[in-house]
Amino acid sequence: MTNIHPVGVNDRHKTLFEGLWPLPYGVSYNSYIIDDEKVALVDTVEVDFFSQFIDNVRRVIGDRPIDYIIVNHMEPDHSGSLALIKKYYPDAKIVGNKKTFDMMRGYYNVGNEEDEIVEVANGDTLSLGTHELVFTMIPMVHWPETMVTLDVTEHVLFSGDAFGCFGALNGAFVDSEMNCDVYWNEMQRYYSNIVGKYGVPVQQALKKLAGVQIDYICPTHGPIWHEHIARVIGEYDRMSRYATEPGLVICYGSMYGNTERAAEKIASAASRAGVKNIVLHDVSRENHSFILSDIFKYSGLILGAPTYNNGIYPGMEMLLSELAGRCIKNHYLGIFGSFTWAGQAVKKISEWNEKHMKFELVGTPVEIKQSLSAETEAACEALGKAMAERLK
Ligand SMILES: Cc1cc2nc3c(=O)[nH]c(=O)nc-3n(C[C@H](O)[C@H](O)[C@H](O)COP(=O)(O)O)c2cc1C
Repeated sequence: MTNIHPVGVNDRHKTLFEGLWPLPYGVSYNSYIIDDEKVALVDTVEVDFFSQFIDNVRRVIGDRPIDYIIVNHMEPDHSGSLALIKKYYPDAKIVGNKKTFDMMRGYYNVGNEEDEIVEVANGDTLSLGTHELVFTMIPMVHWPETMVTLDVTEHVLFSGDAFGCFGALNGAFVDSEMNCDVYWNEMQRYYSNIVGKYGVPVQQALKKLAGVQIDYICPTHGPIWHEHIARVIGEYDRMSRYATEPGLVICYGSMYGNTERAAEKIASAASRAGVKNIVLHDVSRENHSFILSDIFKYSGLILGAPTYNNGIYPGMEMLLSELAGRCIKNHYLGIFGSFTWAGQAVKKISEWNEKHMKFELVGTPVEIKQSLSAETEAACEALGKAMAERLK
């Protein structure tokens, strides 16, 4: 990539992205300068990082002005610096689509004047001199206004949040110059939690980009993809098709250990029956982003919860709602639960499945009264074994 320069920033301060998802490796907010006869800035960064951002921009263009600010995505971690950058470069024209500007005016009171915006539609082009840009709308990946910008001169795709991942950048920008191990899991977790609901629009976007020559993908989070483009597109294709691999995730809530003991029995039976990929998650202790990421990956899911105030234990109730909100498909489901005087958890998890998920039910749901008995222990083992058989 000649004359395309990363000017984004790393955020190693934030503990929870969107107030929800932990960032053990940080996150980057990527922005790019295309330095041509006309200078274009592609997306900006979260406003807290503005001083570093403007410094990065000036190191590239010095005293030259920015001609265009291209806004692929309006989420504030990328659009947050718009109002300030416009103060520094008041003559820059903002490039976006119809939906972009409605959000921009509402968030920042920017883009009100007709002569400061360039409204583009699908397939529209913009010339910067040598670099020719084409805009493609990819609505609902993962907001309504999302679009991508393709530099057809250098075959560079500025993809917004698509193909992005958690994980700050540690020196290098391009995948071929770094060890990418950490980013693959973080891509799965980013996708599962943030984009996961929108499998159909992601598939539509991938179809629009099929056959297009792309030598570099410049997303708004994580590395620039060059060496691993095929793998990255493959990962997004797999995840958006809700494709799974054989493996079992057992999620449970437990106050006094009885439901947890049942989860352990189920896991050991599944393991003895040959399942190698088994993950147990305590819904109260673990951040759900890791749980959702594993559920996206593996085809087997067994959920267990205590009955709580005539309903489901809160941590599990939250997980059920998160799963329903992500339209996850292609799973086998097992159910267990516990109670002391009148069981509700198993019934309510079954109702949730019938109403929202329609996963294939495997084995017989197990209801444990107070603590495991010889009978319920055998039922847990049968459930683990039945799931193992189904995963073969
Ligand atoms: C706040 C609270 C509410 C509960 N509500 C119910 C209930 O409505 N019906 C019931 O049968 N058991 C109820 N229980 C009992 C739990 O379901 C029981 O302790 C639990 O299933 C045992 O599993 P655990 O050892 O894994 O926590 C309640 C327990 C607590 C602490």
